[in-house]
Amino acid sequence: MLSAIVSPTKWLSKRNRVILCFILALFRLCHLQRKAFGFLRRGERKISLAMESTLKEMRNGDCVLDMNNSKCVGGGVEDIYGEDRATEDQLISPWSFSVASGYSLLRDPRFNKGLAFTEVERDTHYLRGLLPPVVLSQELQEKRLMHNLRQYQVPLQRYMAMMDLQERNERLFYKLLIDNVEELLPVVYTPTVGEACQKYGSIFRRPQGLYISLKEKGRILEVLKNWPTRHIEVIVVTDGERILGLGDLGCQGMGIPVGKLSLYTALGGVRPSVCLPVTIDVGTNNKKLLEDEFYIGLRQRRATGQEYAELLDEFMSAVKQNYGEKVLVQFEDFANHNAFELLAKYGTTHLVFNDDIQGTASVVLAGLISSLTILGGTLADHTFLFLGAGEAGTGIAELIALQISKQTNAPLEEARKKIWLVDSKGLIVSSRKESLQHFKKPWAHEHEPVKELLDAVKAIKPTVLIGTSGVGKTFTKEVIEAMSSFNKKPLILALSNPTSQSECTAEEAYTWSEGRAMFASGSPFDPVEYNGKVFVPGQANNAYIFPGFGLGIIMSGTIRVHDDLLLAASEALASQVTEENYAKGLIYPPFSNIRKISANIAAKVAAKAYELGLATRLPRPEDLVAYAESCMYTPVYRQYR
Ligand SMILES: O=C([O-])CC(=O)C(=O)O
Ligand SMILES: [Mg+2]
Repeated sequence: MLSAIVSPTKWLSKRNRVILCFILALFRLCHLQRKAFGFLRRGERKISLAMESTLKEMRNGDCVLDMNNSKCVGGGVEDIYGEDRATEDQLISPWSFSVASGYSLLRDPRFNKGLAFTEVERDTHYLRGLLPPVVLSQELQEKRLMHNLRQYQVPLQRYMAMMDLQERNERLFYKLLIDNVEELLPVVYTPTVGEACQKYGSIFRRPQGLYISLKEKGRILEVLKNWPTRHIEVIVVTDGERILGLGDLGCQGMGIPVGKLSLYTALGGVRPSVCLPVTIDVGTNNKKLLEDEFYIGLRQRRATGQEYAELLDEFMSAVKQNYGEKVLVQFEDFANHNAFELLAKYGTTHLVFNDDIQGTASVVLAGLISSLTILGGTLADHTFLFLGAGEAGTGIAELIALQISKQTNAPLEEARKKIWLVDSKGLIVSSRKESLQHFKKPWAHEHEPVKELLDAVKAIKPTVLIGTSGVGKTFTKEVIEAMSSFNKKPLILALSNPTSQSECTAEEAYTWSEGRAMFASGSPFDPVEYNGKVFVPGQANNAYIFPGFGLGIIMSGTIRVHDDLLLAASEALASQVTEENYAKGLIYPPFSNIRKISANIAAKVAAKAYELGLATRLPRPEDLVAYAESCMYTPVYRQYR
């Protein structure tokens, strides 16, 4: 009798045993959850229950699923977890995901709405008394902040105010950036971000992004797990060795991945929660920083060779292990020698993209394609001269050559002959071949040696002059005058960043060419009045490309970057320049329309990826533009239950 009671097999039918096991499993699950939330306060537990009850309205895959019309939407009614809901393994790992309420909710930038919390939310989420009585709309908050921002005369103060906002109220930050993109791009991006990196130690408040230094060698996977979100789709990583045209800024280069990723979100609609800025700190050779008492990085000279390679290798492996195959890793502002090597090394095993080589190339090619509408002829009819033969210069040159060779069916070597490069030692010519770095060798054409840019301009007679040297003031009056002497409309692209490193200013280009130059630059310039006519300079910055390019890759589940995807992005961008833009002298569409532009770029990139068999997200959406738009993050506040 006793044994019948203690042995369930005796008194439970098979069916009831299954039910019992199920109930026990349920208890176990609840227990684990309670454990994970055990340290939370009453309100926080309540929110997690609210989350469970609204699960059906939550994200499906990458988007928030709107049950009424079954399409992806951003915003809408959400629980407090919103898009960053923890996965089961996070709940039980030592890196537990916690939910904010009350005081901590106001201090979590991902969920904070400040004075816009409604009366109901203030009650439900324990905010009573923690806020003054007024309830403001997001629009009014935006108006107030823009007003405050405009009071600052110093650009760096505006940058700091924007970073504070990003760290305080993420959705409001993106609302400001999206609605005022032309005004705020120069604040969170070039040129101000350059100055911010130079002074990053002095202005440091809250850490942004993930710092991986030599101290973390052997523990990088662990470091990745310290980041609060597990699901990452884009990483922008720098080692700080060539920040814009400002050189080695070491660990303080972090401003760049942070800035680039805020553009991924604002311009390309990639959700902020899936973006991860990373700075790899292997030291710096910048003497001034090493002696700066406020420097935030490792105080040592740069590690090179095997030590450097091993750290990068550990990082790339850890990224794949933690986030899977489909995370896009964007290399940014590495020095030439590492930039080319990393792209070649990881290009076949990882989803990698070098913004300075490939993104800049794609944006410049777009500008060249669009300028043909005014200049006439085909790309092959033009002659190109570069000042600067690093990652940007040779990257652009190679993509132009690829496009010419596709259009003319000529071999790539033949197409390259239309393109000439000048580096610090003069024109790259065949007699220099032996001593050239490998990425310069394809450009060593037959020509007698020429030392100076001006002489190279006179000898080659280019129709297009492109500056990628990172050295400012190098397109002198004589150079622009020479370009104007044999071209009716010389195309001048001064691409180096920030503004201080620009090869010439917009005003110089228009004035010295007597109003005939077509001009675009990497950093923004204001419109210029010359001889009673207003010229609007375009901004040939990779910010036109990488946000839409990345969105296209992510939404199609593309597994490798291919040159044809870059060409597709260039054509998509060029096709969006309107008659009205041309009339103002623009060869790029204005940034004010960038989200639409990015959606179109994303669609064309994804279409090409499907065509090449690189896209894994199936079935292929029929209308890729509509799909891209439906996936884009919008920063309107969500209502919390
Ligand atoms: O960040 C920018 O403005 C463009 C860029 O990639 C660079 O100059 O390195
Ligand atoms: Mg860059």
